[in-house]
Amino acid sequence: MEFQYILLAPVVLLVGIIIYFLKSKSESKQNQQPQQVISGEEKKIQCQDQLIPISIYFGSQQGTAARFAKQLSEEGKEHGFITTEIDLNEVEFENEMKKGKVGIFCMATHGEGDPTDNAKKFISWLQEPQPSLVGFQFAVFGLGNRQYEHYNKIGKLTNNLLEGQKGVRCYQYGEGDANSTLEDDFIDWKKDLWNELKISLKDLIDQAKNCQVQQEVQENPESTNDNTNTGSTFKLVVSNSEEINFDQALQGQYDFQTKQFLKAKYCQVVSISQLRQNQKDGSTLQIIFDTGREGIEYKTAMNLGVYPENDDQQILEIANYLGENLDTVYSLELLQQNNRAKVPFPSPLSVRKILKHFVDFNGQLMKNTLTKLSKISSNDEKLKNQLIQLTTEEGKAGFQNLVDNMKTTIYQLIKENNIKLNLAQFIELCPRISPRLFTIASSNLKNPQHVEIADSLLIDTLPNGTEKLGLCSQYFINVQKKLLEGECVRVRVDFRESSFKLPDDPNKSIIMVGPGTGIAPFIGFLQEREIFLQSQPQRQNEYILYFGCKHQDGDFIYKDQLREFERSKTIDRFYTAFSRDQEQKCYVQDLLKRNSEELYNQILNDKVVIYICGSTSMGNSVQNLIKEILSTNGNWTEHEAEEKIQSMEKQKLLIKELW
Ligand SMILES: Cc1cc2nc3c(=O)[nH]c(=O)nc-3n(C[C@H](O)[C@H](O)[C@H](O)COP(=O)(O)O)c2cc1C
Repeated sequence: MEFQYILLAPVVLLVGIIIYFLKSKSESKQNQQPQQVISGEEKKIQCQDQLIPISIYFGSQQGTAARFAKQLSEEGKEHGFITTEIDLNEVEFENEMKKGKVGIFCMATHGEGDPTDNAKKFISWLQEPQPSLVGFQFAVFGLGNRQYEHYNKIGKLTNNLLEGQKGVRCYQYGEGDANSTLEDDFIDWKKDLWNELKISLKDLIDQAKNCQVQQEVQENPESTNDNTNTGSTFKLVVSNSEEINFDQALQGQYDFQTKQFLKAKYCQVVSISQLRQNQKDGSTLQIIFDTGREGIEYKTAMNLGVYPENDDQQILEIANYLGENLDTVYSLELLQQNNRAKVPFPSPLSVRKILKHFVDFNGQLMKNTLTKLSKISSNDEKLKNQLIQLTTEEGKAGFQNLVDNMKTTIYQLIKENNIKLNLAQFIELCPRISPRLFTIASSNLKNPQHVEIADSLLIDTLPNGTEKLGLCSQYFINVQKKLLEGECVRVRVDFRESSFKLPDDPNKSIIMVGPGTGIAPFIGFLQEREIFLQSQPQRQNEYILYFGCKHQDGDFIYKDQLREFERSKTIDRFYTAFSRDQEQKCYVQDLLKRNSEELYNQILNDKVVIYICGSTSMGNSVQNLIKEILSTNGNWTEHEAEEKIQSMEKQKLLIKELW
């Protein structure tokens, strides 16, 4: 008997091992491929709890909110959701935002507490009663900047309106401050997002268990899942075709900024010249564009978006690093079939143009970029850990040093660490180039053919003493060199509405407060008044200008033009503050304070429109001064003064454009 058992033991052991092996193999297979969509009988096994669609909507002006939405979309897929990032301008709200649907909103605030251009329609729609929103599940993250009076107004408004319309919040509201901690605030907010969604969306998930969603996925390739978060969602295939013409490329589905770029137009540059008397404290360029040639119409004090190009020398260096030839023309092919997938550039396109127009490799480093890079460099354990460490709490100081002091760019980080990646990965890693916004410094009445802007060059000094120019500053300097060499240069631009408009009532006086490049819109206003006074010399109102800079013989931009306006009485009163020309510093606020009694009476009787243009800190000081004047000269309480300011803003008697 004992002998028989001894004989059976190895057989039992062998069978056990085989069963264990088969079982663990099948389990690990399931773990590896949880969301693959297949047909027939197997479909039931594939039903995953989280497999429900989530739309990630964004309201973005310069691309940050669009970038955050993309990041959420990538992460959502890793967590098994079917996520798509969507420009709010491309949405049929009633169809998409209703019971049974889930939306996450990344909402930036612009102007003075205004929605971004692509979210304007949505916010208006949301302010009307919308029965479809009952039961719609939502979460909101707001992007703002604490320096602005209406901090994150649109994020908060979106959250409150969706709730007020009986939407169901499925994750807490969050917001971030672009003045300091925006990305950290975002990381903090989304820490528990996906796990909490799996709980709060349980009802929808239970419905999905019936595999209905699964069928939708199969029938509708739009929702096809894509797990490619570290590498590329597209591939580049060498093409023998001609490069695409940008003007014919508008039809495709593009990344947010690429779409803006393609809608913009090329405009020839007439001249670039220096506006300062000397460049000891910096440089301000006057750039004049020929709009007449392109048949473009604009209005005084509108905003001009400029799409800067990367530097040719740097493009060549990067192409070499990536092992690419600048003249190679590529077609872009999506790796997954997804009707809503966005592409970063129109194709076929040469490496030169891809790198020149669509890849912001000098952009500010973000923690998300480091996380992605760590995945790409997974073969180098040491580097991978270093990169990850920089994204953690312990690595905070190191990360700040890299970004704030060293101004390390994405390309520098890649090169210094000898990280190997291909062109497609590089494109996916870098953000798109955002337009730089300027207030137009010319009047369409005076010169409908030309548009003028003033650009104060952005120059960072690195710890080793070298100076580093911002992308747009470098671009304009390159354009200036080309013009001097006799080249014809065209720059891609678009025109945007601004809040600066002259009052309809010709009897209303205006006070213009515009130190530094904040003077730009007032040059246009004054050109317009000059024309008006020629036909109607009888004055019904006053134009009062407050300008400030450091030195009257250094950075007094538009000096001759402004003195001429003063001489011709186009400006009735012109107050100047040269902060460093005397021992005691003096700013526009100090000049306004000296005239506080007059200002109080003008405000009290709603006799003036006050325009403030320039830095947020200057704008806030001027606004605080107005409150102070109301309290001191009229004994208003703080609350009353605050209410008066709000009512002035509503009635467009106080208009600000701050940056
Ligand atoms: C011209 C301008 C106006 C802005 N106005 C506000 C504002 O009123 N309130 C606020 O909280 N943030 C304001 N911001 C900050 C933006 O909301 C913040 O920078 C955000 O990250 C931009 O996102 P985007 O790149 O997607 O447009 C303003 C930024 C700019 C450039």
